[in-house]
Amino acid sequence: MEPLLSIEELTVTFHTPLGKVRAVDGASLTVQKGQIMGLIGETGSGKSVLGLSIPGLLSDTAKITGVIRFMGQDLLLLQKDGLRKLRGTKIAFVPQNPATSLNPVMRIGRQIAEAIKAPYTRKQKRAHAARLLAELNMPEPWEKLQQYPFQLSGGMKQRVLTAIGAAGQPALLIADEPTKGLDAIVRDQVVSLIRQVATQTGAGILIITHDLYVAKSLCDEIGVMYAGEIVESGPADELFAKPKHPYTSGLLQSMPGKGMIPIPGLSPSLMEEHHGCKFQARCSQRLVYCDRIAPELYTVDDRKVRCFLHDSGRASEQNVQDRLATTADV
Ligand SMILES: Nc1ncnc2c1ncn2[C@@H]1O[C@H](COP(=O)(O)OP(=O)(O)OP(=O)(O)O)[C@@H](O)[C@H]1O
Ligand code: NI
Repeated sequence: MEPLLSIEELTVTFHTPLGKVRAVDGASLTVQKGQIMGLIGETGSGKSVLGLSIPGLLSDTAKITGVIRFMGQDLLLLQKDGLRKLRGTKIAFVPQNPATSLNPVMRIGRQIAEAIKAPYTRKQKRAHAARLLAELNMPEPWEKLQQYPFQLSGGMKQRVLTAIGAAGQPALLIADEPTKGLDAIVRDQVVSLIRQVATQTGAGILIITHDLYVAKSLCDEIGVMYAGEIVESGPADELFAKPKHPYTSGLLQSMPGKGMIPIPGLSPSLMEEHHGCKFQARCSQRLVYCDRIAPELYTVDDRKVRCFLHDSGRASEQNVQDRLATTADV
């Protein structure tokens, strides 16, 4: 069956006064109907840019190449109004910043009701909006419908955004940090609403999160981003139990339950050309040629890993010599 969303070799480059910034670099991923995919990775790794590229929400300074195929359509070939139509119907994007994403002069109830496409009466839409807020653990949901964004806390606004995303029953829901700034109880409510959206409506869901607990408890599949690349992907339970890429291992060790040990060093510049693996400078398992040759994405069982440690042919000495020889003049 064709996936709901399939992204192939996506590259996003921003042209800035200081030079080109390659925020996403050859990323590929798929999301099936009813599946929840999580994107994790350090700050600046390109998660939001990847998410924003799908519904066409990047600024005009972004140059995008690759393929974004959604329900049989190549989104990069669609014109602006075609994308706008999709955003109002089949794709919902829950943005990262609740403070600037809600309309400050429109009541909460109306903002949620406008996203509901079912042929409900006004009264039914309000009831549905209140129910969504109640499911997100919002205190006094009916009263909240009457209020304006400035009357709500940051965490409440975050939940309103999630409610707006779920209200339209989209085929694809993309949520950027939907649990940011929420306490554990509210976070679990948001997680359970998102799961409900996937199981009840069959929507495919892409969640961008820093919260590895959310990624682990909510997602079916995980993509790990590093410096614009997806360095590892696969089923969430397997990836969390046995990370394959050294970067994934490092990232998981920074989880609160695992000692919170940060990975030493910094991410590489997105403005420079890279010949080798982008993680090699920070990698404790670096091989002699990792700074010169970029690893491909190797398939190991149902996982994909961009690391020579998972290249079945790497052990041969001849292979190493061949690799070094072909890059001698780089
Ligand atoms: N409009 C833009 N112009 C230039 N560079 C940009 C633009 N938008 C994003 N970037 C750069 O692209 C890179 C990736 O940013 P992105 O916001 O996708 O990271 P992220 O993984 O979502 O990080 P965080 O977890 O902090 O949200 C960053 O280096 C950022 O500075
Ligand atoms: Ni982001």
